[in-house]
Amino acid sequence: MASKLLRAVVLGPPGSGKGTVCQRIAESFGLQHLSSGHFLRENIRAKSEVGVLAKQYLEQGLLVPDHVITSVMMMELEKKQSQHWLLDGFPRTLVQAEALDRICDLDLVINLNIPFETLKDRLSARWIHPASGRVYNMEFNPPDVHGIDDITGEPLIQREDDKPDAVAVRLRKYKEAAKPVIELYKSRGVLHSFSGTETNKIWPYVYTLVSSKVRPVHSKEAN
Ligand SMILES: Nc1nc2c(ncn2[C@@H]2O[C@H](COP(=O)(O)OP(=O)(O)O)[C@@H](O)[C@H]2O)c(=O)[nH]1
Ligand SMILES: Nc1ncnc2c1ncn2[C@@H]1O[C@H](COP(=O)(O)OP(=O)(O)O)[C@@H](O)[C@H]1O
Repeated sequence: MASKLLRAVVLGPPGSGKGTVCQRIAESFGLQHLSSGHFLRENIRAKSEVGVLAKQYLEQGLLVPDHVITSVMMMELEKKQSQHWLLDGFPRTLVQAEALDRICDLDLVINLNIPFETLKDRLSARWIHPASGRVYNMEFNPPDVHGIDDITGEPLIQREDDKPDAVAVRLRKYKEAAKPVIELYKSRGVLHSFSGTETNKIWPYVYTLVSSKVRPVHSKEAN
């Protein structure tokens, strides 16, 4: 078992289950889950300079400029230098992948391949707790009480960019931006792709793959 710190990325279109899979990996292997979308939404809530700039892009389902998200992520990664980490939603373009290259060598890239129709259905049923980034789905993992976060009791919201018009733009944009990133990681031999319509069926394969790199926190596989 390698003792070096794990540097991993999860790629996939909106709704492919990146957040869900990252959450499970983080819990099972005790590593840091860093979501670019969550950092941006936190900045928007806090009305920070980055947040004010990013808001218009998120609302329209567009990618925020590379230099903006790259500087946000580099700052977060600097704080986590001594921990295993897993990136969710970054890099999304070749320029971002090149920026990441300058600070680390990736050990593992997990690519989630989920059919378009499945993505649309999942996103229309996604609800989030904005403060924590906890994600629910009215069919897959509903909250105990409709519209309420299980942990804090606070209200859940639907993301503006999960509305059908923004979803269509996001899915289209994802394909063109992600293609060269996927090709880059494939050519390096670090890309592992998983296809299917159910996270629970993909998860055991992802778990086995990550186990080959980091020791699980618990001895038994978490579901
Ligand atoms: N029906 C269904 N929903 C899922 C499945 N996996 C994840 N979800 C839900 O689909 C939505 C998108 O998943 P998420 O992890 O947020 O995807 P991301 O946009 O790639 O980070 C969320 O509401 C999840 O709870 C699944 O296998 N089936
Ligand atoms: N790496 C990134 N580059 C550019 N924009 C980003 C990046 N990560 C997140 N965003 C912005 O935040 C939005 C939400 O991202 P995210 O939470 O990862 O959602 P999803 O996984 O559903 O696409 C994106 O549509 C985009 O506007």
